[in-house]
Amino acid sequence: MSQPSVEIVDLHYAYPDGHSALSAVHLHLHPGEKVALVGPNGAGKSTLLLHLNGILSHQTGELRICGLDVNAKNLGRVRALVGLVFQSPDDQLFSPTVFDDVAFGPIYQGLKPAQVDERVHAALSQVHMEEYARRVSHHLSVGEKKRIALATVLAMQPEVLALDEPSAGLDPRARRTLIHLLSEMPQTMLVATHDLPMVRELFTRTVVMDQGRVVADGPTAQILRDAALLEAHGLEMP
Ligand SMILES: Nc1ncnc2c1ncn2[C@@H]1O[C@H](COP(=O)(O)OP(=O)(O)OP(=O)(O)O)[C@@H](O)[C@H]1O
Repeated sequence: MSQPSVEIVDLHYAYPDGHSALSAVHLHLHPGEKVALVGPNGAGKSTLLLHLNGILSHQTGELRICGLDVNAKNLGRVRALVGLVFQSPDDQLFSPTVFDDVAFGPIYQGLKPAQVDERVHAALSQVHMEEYARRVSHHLSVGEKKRIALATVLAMQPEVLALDEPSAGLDPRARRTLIHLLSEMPQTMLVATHDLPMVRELFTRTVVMDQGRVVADGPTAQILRDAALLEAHGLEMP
């Protein structure tokens, strides 16, 4: 079998105040796999995603992206491999215009201006926002900002997408557009979400977390059918 895109072995993490947020997390994602990460508030989903590109560093355990250890030495290469989209797009957009926000990563990667242009246009077209290039990022609506935030990471051409609640706050049409967009993307994906209908539609595999641990990992259809499991971990289908 090919090398996993994401390989997490016995990962533990406590925040600086001592709060333990991840305990003995094991997770392997194969290339191209789309996996949903669900669980109640405070389960540790965002904390886990923040580890994938080294924003947070695990205290014990192993974490590899495409075979590369996530550590200080490899941080630049890891960040080129993993596109992390934060829960709040305001944490991702900080440039005067949409173009500048999406160009930031490719410029940082050292690409020439013509290549940067190409990357920006390709990423904006992927999220159907080509005509927004000259708009002011912080004037956009939440749904528009979320699509631009996704474009900022797509412009880096990552192997792995780590998305934190991508459908939260979107109107029905924007949510549907997003689901379609994600279904078309070839990248390996780990997506934290409370949107179980989206999970059912988009992901063949679902991981359930609670209190910093993975409590279930299996085919989505099986997990969403398990009423006792859903009830025990504060999950419910609308
Ligand atoms: N900076 C921090 N310092 C201390 N504890 C933190 C910090 N950030 C998060 N936590 C705690 O870590 C635990 C996991 O939080 P995390 O944000 O990863 O959960 P989550 O599953 O993403 O929740 P949600 O569904 O509400 O987004 C929670 O108990 C939270 O209070």
